[in-house]
Amino acid sequence: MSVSLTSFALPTTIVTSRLSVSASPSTATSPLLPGPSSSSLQCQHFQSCSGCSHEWDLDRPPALEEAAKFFKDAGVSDFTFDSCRLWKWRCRAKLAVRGTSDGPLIGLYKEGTHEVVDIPLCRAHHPSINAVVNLLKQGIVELHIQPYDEDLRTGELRYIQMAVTTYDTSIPAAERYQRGKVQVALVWNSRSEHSPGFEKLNALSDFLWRKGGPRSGVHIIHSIWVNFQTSSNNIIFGNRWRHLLGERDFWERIGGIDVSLAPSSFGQANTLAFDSLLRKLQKYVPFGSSVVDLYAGAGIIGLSVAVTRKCRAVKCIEINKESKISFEQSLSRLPKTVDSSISWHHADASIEPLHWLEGSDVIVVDPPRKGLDQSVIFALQNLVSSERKAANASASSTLKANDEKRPGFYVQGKLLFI
Ligand SMILES: C[S@@+](CC[C@H](N)C(=O)[O-])C[C@H]1O[C@@H](n2cnc3c(N)ncnc32)[C@H](O)[C@@H]1O
Repeated sequence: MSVSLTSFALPTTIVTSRLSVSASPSTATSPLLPGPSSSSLQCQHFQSCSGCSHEWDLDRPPALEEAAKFFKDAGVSDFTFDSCRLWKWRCRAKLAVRGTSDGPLIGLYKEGTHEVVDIPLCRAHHPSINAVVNLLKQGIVELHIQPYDEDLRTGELRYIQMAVTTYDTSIPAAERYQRGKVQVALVWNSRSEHSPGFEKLNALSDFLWRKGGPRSGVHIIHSIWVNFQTSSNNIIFGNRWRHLLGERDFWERIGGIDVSLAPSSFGQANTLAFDSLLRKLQKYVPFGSSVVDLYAGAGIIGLSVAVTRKCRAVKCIEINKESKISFEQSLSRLPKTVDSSISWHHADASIEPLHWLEGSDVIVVDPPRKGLDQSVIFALQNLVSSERKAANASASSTLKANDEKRPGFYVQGKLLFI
C-alpha cells in the first residue's frame, strides 16, 4: 500500500483509495504472527492459483518503483509505502466450490479459465479462513453436499464468502487478530429457504456450527449466512440473504470507529492495511471540512473522517443498496459528541457526478477495480479547471486569508493516492 500527498492547483482535496490485493500482505513489525524470515511468498499454490501475482520481495512490489517515480515526477515529496503484513493478511475471501462431494475443490479459478484450484494452504488467507475451508470440506464429504457444476448448472453449493472479525474486547488486544472469527456466507444453488434441499443446507450449517462454533473447542465461526443464487451468469451473489446461526451483527474496529459489515456489503480484504490507510488518510482531511465519499460501500471512509476530523458534513454515495444497513449500524455507534451532517445516498456516482461534488472541500474516490467512471473523471477535471480559474482570478491576499481559516490545508489543493 502506498500513500502520497501531492499538490495540484485546485482548492479541493481529492482522495483516491485503493488497497492492493496481491502486493500488500504483512508487516515485519507485527507482533501478531511470525512469518518466514525472508519476504518471499513460499506458497505451494503459487504456480497454479491466480490469487497472487508476485512470489519474491513482497515488501518491494514491482509497482513500487513505478509509483515512486510517478509521484516524484509530479513533485510529491511525502510519498511513503507500507507493505503491512506479507502473509495471513487476507481477512475476506470469496472462493468457488467445485469438484465432487467426495473430492471438493475450494479456491480460485486458474488464470483465464473456470477451472477451480484448491488452495487449502493459502499463505495470504487469515488462518481462520483456511480452518473454515477445511471444516467445510469435511462437511461436504460427510453430508454428501454436491458442489456446483457450471456446465450442467446442477449441484448445491456454489461459493463461500468468509470475512474475519478481529473485534473481540474479551480477549487481550495482542491476540485478537490471530483469534479472528469468520462470518461464513454459503452461496446455495436454490431460490429460497422454501426450495427443496433446504434440509441439506441446514445440516451443513449445523455441522459447521458444531465443529467451529462457540461450543466447539476451537470457536472460529462468528456466524453463518446463506445467499440464494440460481442464475447461470458469473455473478457470485443473488439478491436473497438469510441469517442462519450465530451473531447477526458483525463488527470490526477500523479507522478509529466501530464498523458493521453485513455479508452483502463490500468490505476491504486487508483489515490491518485498511486501518493503517485510514489513519494516514485522515491526516490529509482538514478539520471541519465537507467531504463527499464516492463509491462509499458502507461508508467506512466517510464515517471515519467525520469522527476523527470533526467534519462539517459527509455525503456517502454508493450503488449497492445492501450497504445502507451496515452504514446505519455504524452510524448508530458513533460517539454522541459527533456534530456532523452525515448522509448515505443510494445512487450511481457516474450519473451527474458534479451534483455530488459541488460544495465539497474533500472528495474521496474509492472505485471498484475497473476504475473511475469516465463521467466522474470529466467532472473532477471540470472542477479542477473551474477552481483553477477562480483561484487565478483571486488576489493572493484573499488566498492567504482562506489558508488561515483552514489550518493545514492549502488552497493549492491535494490529491492523495492510496
Ligand atoms: C472498492 S469498493 C469501496 C467501498 C468503500 N470505500 C470501502 O472502503 O469499504 C467500491 C464500491 O463502489 C461501489 N460502486 C460500484 N460502482 C458504483 C457506481 N457507479 N456508483 C456508486 N458506487 C459504485 C461498489 O458497490 C463498492 O461498494
